Amino acid sequence: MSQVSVIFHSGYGHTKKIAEIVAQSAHAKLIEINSEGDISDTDWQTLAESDAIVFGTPTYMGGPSWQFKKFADTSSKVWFNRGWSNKLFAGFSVSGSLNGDKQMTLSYLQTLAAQHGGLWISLDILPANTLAATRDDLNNLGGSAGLLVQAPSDADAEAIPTGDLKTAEAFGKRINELAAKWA
Ligand SMILES: Cc1cc2nc3c(=O)[nH]c(=O)nc-3n(C[C@H](O)[C@H](O)[C@H](O)COP(=O)(O)O)c2cc1C
Repeated sequence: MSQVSVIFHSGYGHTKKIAEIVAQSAHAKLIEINSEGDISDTDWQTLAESDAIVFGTPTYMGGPSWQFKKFADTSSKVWFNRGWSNKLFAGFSVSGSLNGDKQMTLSYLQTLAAQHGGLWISLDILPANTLAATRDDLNNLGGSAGLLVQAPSDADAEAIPTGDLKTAEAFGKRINELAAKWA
């Protein structure tokens, strides 16, 4: 039996909604980084016991939130002992704009996984980019390195387009299947 953890920060609830969908679909434990950028000792233990770790953060000013970065910097203690070596990793980011420089955030998450000696799980869903494509389609934002989500900046998480929610669900399923193979 594999164990997956989704660790995320969310300032205003949008990333939290996506984290919940990914976690439910991946049968994962959900760990929220608090507003001070901290998680509990129990949470660190949960991460240590996980076969796959999924990183989630909003894109703020073209990168992860400072709270997520504080968590990442704190993980240097684990890094030093190679505690997460050979685990699976995946990532997602939510931003206000369709593009919004989310790729910068995903690249950061991928690099963080590589620093820890992990193996990165891609999205593996063809992009919906034809004339007929809509925001209700799977992977309509055309991601590949991870899950991209856009949340209108003047609305709460309920306004996140259906296609992005469906993509989050599919990504969680993929993570669960790969973790089961890897464990
Ligand atoms: C400080 C700050 C910086 C932001 N920077 C970006 C950005 O670089 N690109 C973008 O598209 N949206 C940006 N946004 C919008 C957020 O990414 C968007 O509202 C997102 O849904 C917030 O997720 P959350 O509710 O989980 O915090 C920014 C928002 C804040 C508060």
